[in-house]
Amino acid sequence: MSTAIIGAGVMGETLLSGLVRAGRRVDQLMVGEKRPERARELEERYGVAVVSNREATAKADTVALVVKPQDMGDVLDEIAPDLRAGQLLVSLAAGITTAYIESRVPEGVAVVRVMPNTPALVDEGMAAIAPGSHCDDSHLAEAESLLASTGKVLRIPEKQMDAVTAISGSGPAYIFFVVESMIEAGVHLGLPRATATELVVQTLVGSAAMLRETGTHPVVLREQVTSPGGTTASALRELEIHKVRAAFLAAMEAARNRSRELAEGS
Ligand SMILES: NC(=O)C1=CN([C@@H]2O[C@H](COP(=O)(O)OP(=O)(O)OC[C@H]3O[C@@H](n4cnc5c(N)ncnc54)[C@H](OP(=O)(O)O)[C@@H]3O)[C@@H](O)[C@H]2O)C=CC1
Ligand SMILES: O=C(O)[C@@H]1CCC=N1
Repeated sequence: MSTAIIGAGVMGETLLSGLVRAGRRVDQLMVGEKRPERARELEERYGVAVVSNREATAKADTVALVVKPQDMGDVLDEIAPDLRAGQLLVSLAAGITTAYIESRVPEGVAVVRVMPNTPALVDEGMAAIAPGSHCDDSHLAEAESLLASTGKVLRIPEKQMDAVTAISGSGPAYIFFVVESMIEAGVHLGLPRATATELVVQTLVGSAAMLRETGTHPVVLREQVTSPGGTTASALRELEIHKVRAAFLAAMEAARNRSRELAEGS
């Protein structure tokens, strides 16, 4: 099965590199990319053919759209003449609905909406997938296998996609923000930057492994760290005073709302 990736920016290259690592034959992969220097870079790095969007669409069994939501309308108009019924079109764009895509492509093209995230770059991605109206199980399974090469995949109803975008799609950025803040705090407390970075990164990796491997609720894990009258309780009180929990809720509502706006084309 040949796969074309249209839009080889951060997420498109993440998908491409994952497919290559997973052992997909490079002669079964194509990239649609309009900038010549970027095309050369991808050809050199992966040995993959970089062709026009129309050629990629005409030749591939599966087309993955990884352009910005704002560019989606133009790209769909460009490739629509080359799409055919039964072909699989996978969109990784935030906000863009399967109904919108289906309204711009020939009848019978199977559309799957995906929300991936960047940890796919290290095969620890979290992707959610939702079928459009012309999808059968084989289409969904093919989309699942594309994403499974770089991490976990969850099948969800499309109505959950904006919330998923806010949680796991944008999620790595919130975690990096917390890490960055903790490193700065360490430096403020007098630690060398390299020491602070090593402490924070390993603390994050260890905490994530505990969550995954023990399956214990995060509240219980937090309570285990919080000795009565100790340091952690003092720190957590400050986080509550500064309304960090409320800030996370507001942030993720804003991301969910932005995903809905992108669907409206703004
Ligand atoms: N980054 C992330 O963490 C995630 C991103 N996504 C989704 O992935 C999509 C891409 O995001 P991201 O990778 O961050 O953005 P980028 O800007 O890095 O990538 C978009 C790419 O699309 C290219 N492009 C634009 N127009 C065309 C066209 N007509 N034909 C071919 N290529 C084109 C751009 O090229 P040029 O630069 O030359 O314009 C660029 O390389 C978005 O829809 C986003 O919602 C989803 C989940 C996570
Ligand atoms: O910020 C964005 O819009 C994209 C979608 C999810 C993560 N990055």
